Amino acid sequence: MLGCGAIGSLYAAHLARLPSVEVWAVDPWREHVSAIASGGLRVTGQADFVARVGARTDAAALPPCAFGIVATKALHTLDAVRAAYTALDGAAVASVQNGVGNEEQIASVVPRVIRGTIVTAGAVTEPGTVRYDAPGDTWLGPFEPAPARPDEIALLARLLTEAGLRTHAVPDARGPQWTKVVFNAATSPLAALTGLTVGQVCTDAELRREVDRLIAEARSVCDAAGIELSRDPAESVEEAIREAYGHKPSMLQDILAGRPTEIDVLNGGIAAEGRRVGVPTPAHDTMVALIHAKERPP
Ligand SMILES: NC(=O)C1=CN([C@@H]2O[C@H](COP(=O)(O)OP(=O)(O)OC[C@H]3O[C@@H](n4cnc5c(N)ncnc54)[C@H](OP(=O)(O)O)[C@@H]3O)[C@@H](O)[C@H]2O)C=CC1
Ligand SMILES: CC(C)(CO)C(=O)C(=O)O
Repeated sequence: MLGCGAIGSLYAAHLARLPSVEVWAVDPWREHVSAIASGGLRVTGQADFVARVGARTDAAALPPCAFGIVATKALHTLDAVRAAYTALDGAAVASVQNGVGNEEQIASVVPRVIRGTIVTAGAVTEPGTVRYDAPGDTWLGPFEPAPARPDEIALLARLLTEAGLRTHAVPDARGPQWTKVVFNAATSPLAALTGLTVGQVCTDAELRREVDRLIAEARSVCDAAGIELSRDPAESVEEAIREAYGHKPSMLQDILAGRPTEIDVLNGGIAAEGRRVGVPTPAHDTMVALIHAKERPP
């Protein structure tokens, strides 16, 4: 597991419960890694258990692995995979990150890549502990230019499902990925700007108009680009209200922690695709500008 923050911790802890799977995680946060090494990785919230995970701050200390799962923020994808190259030499490597472009970066280092999308939500609450905010499906499929083998994708999907994280192996994972990108781009910046949870953003009448405007604009881009969404993003909004009302989106977690956000691979990714196909994206451009301003220290 490359990156053992909210999502890396949730996926590492679940997988480590399987007797047939040995899980190693790498993360630069020393206190978190020490807490995992000494007391295990604790999951609270939607589940309650402690898992044994091998944790390291140095990727060079990882043993050779059959799979890699990248769960850093997009900004750190390339560094994380490069540093773990020796361990991942023979591995199929999956991204479970938000946004576009992570798989391309992974494929610049390793030959077999899995395009992954997750709806699971969580947050690290203290070193060694992750709060599981909302369950959600995971989709895994080949990254077309440098695909992992179908049997590898099926095995990882089966292991995650057995571990309690329902996962679908699909022949084409672009639809689920873009559906999630549209949903994130329509909700996460509004949460990051207002400090509201995803459920609060989606149920506030004025903000919901902005959510709908961002979805409509993104859909125009997808239509022009020939990107087929796997479902109506409005359904994702309803699901988030039901399943993840109190969750602070990872973009809000970044703003609260003073970290850069993934705005450039979410709204910025939609805007870039819009430019490519000649569809203007003023609402997404505004979100990019506002979040960049918010990222800058006052
Ligand atoms: N949180 C959530 O509920 C959800 C998140 N996602 C997506 O999942 C991905 C991970 O998000 P999340 O878990 O929230 O992020 P976090 O910030 O909680 O965790 C990312 C971790 O990666 C670490 N890291 C940074 N650089 C490296 C590196 N070179 N090697 C290894 N680890 C590194 C970070 O350390 P440091 O902080 O020191 O940089 C941090 O601990 C993102 O793409 C996000 O959008 C998707 C669905 C839901
Ligand atoms: C869980 C979810 C969908 C919430 O917006 C997310 O992707 C995030 O936190 O970044």
